This record gives sequence, C-alpha cells and structure tokens, in this order.
Amino acid sequence: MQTSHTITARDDVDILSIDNQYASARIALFGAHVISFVPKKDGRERLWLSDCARFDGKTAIRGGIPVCWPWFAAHPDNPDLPSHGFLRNQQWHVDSISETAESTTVRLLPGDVNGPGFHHAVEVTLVVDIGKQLTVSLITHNRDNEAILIGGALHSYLAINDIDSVTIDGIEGPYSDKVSGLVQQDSPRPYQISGEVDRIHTSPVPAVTVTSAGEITHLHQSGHNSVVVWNPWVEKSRTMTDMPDDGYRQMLCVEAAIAPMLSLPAGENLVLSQRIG
Ligand SMILES: O=P(O)(O)OC[C@H]1O[C@H](O)[C@H](O)[C@@H](O)[C@@H]1O
Repeated sequence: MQTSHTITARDDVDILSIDNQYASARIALFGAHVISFVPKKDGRERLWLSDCARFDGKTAIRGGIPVCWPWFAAHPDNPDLPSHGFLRNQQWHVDSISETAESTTVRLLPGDVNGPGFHHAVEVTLVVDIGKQLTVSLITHNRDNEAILIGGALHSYLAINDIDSVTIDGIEGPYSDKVSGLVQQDSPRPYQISGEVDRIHTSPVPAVTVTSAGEITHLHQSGHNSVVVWNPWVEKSRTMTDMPDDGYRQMLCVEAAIAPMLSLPAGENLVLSQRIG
C-alpha cells in the first residue's frame, strides 16, 4: 500500500502525519498523542482537538488521545504526583513504521518509563495502526522480578456534532460518579449527557457506540477494567485555559481505562487497546 509519512513542527512539537489509502492520521511525538484520525470512507474527523491546545512540548495536549500511564487521574496514594502519570508529558520517538495491504503501523517508544512515583524495570510501547479504523495499543512489559501495579487510560476525546444530540450505547452496570462522589448502580438508559459527567464505569464492556446527529462512532476496547465517560460541561470548561468555553459541546471522552490499578506479574505483558472507527 502507498503510504506517505512526514514530520512537521507545530510550535515546539513534532507531528508525524500518515496518509494511506484508507485514512489519514496525525501523531504528536510529545506524548505519542494521536491528534487526528480521518477515515477516507466518509472524511469525518473522529478525534476532537481543542482550538486552545498547547504545543509547547511541556503541557499535555488537550484533545486527541492522551496516553495516561502508569496511573489514571490522581495517584492513589500521593495527590502531589502528576495527574494521569508522566508519559503524556514526555518526548517519544518513532521506533518503526511498517505497512500491510490493510494498514500502516507506527510503533513509538517513550524517552523514560521511570518518573516520580514509579521506578520499575518495564518496557512500554505504543502501537498506532491506521487503516479503515484506528487502533491504539499501549503495551506494558514487566521486566521486573516481581509483580507491579499498573493503571492508565487511552483518554480518547471523540469529536461529536453537538453534545445535546449524543447517545451512548453499550455501557452498562454500575459506575462511580466523581461529580457527586456517589456509586450509582445502573448506567443511564438512554445514555445522554446534559451536564458535567466524570464517571468510571466498572463493567469493562468491549464495544461502545456514540451517535451524534446521525453520525456513529464505533469503539472497541480490550485490556481495560473500566470505561470512563467525561465531559467537563460549561463551568469547568471556563476554568480550563486550554479549552474554549463552549468546547465541551463538540467533545466527549470515552476512555478505555485501567482504574483501579492492576497487578502485572513479572515477565508478563499488559495490552490496553482501543479501536475507533
Ligand atoms: O485535565 P486532565 O488532567 O487532562 O484530566 C481531564 C479529566 O480526565 C479524566 O477523564 C478524569 O476522570 C477527569 O477527572 C479529569 O478532569
């Protein structure tokens, strides 16, 4: 398959652009952060990127697919450690780009897998596969001689037509609601959004669809133990300097998460994966 790949700079961040028969995608090497995926079958951008996102090579990019690792949100024991770990705030490099008849595969490696709050012998690889669908896989290999605790998320910001028109299908079971602090026993049906949501759904469903104004985005995930749904709504958006005040209307995060953390035995791999189409 004919693939073109180029690297250009956006402010202080290098962006790898991939274009093949089936889709185009862009990956910021700061954070190994996929910021765009457009399948050619319909030309519709699947990922939301904030108009105010910072590309300064220091700040986590608002939008796309932040790679959260080795924990999700606040560290369970130390709230002073960075939210969502430290991989989204560091420079990665491209290890390889390969092709089959169906897709282009980019393998990326982080500069350093140790950081504040985490010192273990591990290997981390992000594999981004661009074809009719986008598949992002975060692979952790435990090279330590004991089990280690790993958490994280593929924190996907989906581009939607308008938040008022969104319906989410496929999510079921209980969730902990970070906005109210309560554990709810059942996911809403129909699942629509009419205010701030920050929910950890503890049933690791494999397939979710998000419909907005008749446009359907399909998600498939594996290796997760929860699905997070997040929309900051209007008040919180106003407090975020890298988010337009009305940005919440065009985005919805549906995240394949490992929250709570899992024990990864010595010598084993943990593969957290999400497919978007
Ligand atoms: O602002 P960030 O650190 O990127 O986090 C953005 C959001 O990520 C997740 O969805 C969390 O559940 C939220 O509590 C958090 O606000």
